[in-house]
Amino acid sequence: MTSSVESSSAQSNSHDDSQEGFRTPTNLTLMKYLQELPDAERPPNPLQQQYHTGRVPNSKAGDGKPRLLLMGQRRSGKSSISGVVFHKLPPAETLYIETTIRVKKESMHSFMDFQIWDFPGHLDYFDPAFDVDKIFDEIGALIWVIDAQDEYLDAINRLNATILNLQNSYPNINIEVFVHKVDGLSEDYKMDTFRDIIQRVQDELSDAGYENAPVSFYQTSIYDHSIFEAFSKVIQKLIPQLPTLESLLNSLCANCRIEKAYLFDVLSKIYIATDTSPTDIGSYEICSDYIDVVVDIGEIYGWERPNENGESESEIEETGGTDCESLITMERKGNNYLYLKEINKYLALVCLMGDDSPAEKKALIDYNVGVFQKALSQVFPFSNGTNATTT
Ligand SMILES: Nc1nc2c(ncn2[C@@H]2O[C@H](COP(=O)(O)OP(=O)(O)OP(=O)(O)O)[C@@H](O)[C@H]2O)c(=O)[nH]1
Repeated sequence: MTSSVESSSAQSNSHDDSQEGFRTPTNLTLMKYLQELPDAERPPNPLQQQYHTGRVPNSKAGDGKPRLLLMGQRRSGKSSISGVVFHKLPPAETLYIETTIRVKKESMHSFMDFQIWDFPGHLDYFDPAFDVDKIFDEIGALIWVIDAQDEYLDAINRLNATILNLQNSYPNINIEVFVHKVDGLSEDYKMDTFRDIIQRVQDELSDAGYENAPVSFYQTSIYDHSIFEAFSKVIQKLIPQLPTLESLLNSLCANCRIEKAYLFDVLSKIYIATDTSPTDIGSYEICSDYIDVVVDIGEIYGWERPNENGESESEIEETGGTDCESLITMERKGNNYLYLKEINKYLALVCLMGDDSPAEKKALIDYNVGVFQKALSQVFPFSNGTNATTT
């Protein structure tokens, strides 16, 4: 924005120069440079947006839809995770999920399009009958689910075999290990199991000559928010603009004295970015529960939103703003406040305000959130689907 303003004023100056006859070679070069400046900002062949791990992309097909593969032993909880996170399945109902027999592929259309592939536990992916390239091409992350309540040595062996098999052809795949079902374990046993699994995986991989494998570990359960937190971190690695989003949130927090700000995908309650101050699961839980409240109220009192380009003029007049907005101020224990604003049909900004009531400085917050929203639309290409649905 700024540079185009500068360049247009520079162009008018150069016009004045030519009228006054100061067409020296230096002036001509400068004029040419300034005239070409606006084009220089837009590459002639804009690259198709690619979501990848931030390292070398594995993409060959290049359809820009990263894949999340859910793998692991039978009954480790893969289908339950997918159901709870992406289909709002109540955790208790996962007891009735039947064993997966075929690979289940689902496309998620949200702030970014991606696919979830749920693999049956018994499948040997490296059997010659399977086209390995088809499975691991375009992969965003491989999520390996280990049942922490069960005997896990076999699971670790299979995980390591998979990592070693993939090492040559796909060395940049992010391997995310969910040490799952930790809800049933005591605090001590949970930590011991977690450490033991990390140690075994790392030792076996380095014994096999693979040092510094890109493996991350998370403790998860579908019965609390840990599965959403873990998924948030997995998804964040697929967003190349993450550092920009974080610094935008940082400056929003600094300008409005916000304690913690999350940018949520409303549908899945995955947060796609937060400011860089320390995160604790407690504040994530509050914000995510708050989204549930707003979504429920929105279902009763909501209205048809104007689209992203601000079209549908009558809607705008009716609601008095160009953005679809849902703004609630709520007091929680300890005199802290929460602020939520819908950024678009997929994303919502949720802020923990500390002790300052946002009602007293609403104008300041609204202004800064408006700036944030504009900056976000420039750095983050939102998908234009009509509905945030899963298929
Ligand atoms: N306690 C506890 N149980 C869970 C959790 N997640 C899943 N389960 C249970 O684990 C069982 C197996 O879950 P599934 O989702 O069917 O497992 P799967 O990995 O898809 O199994 P396959 O389809 O056979 O590969 C179900 O009874 C779930 O209720 C969890 O976080 N904690």
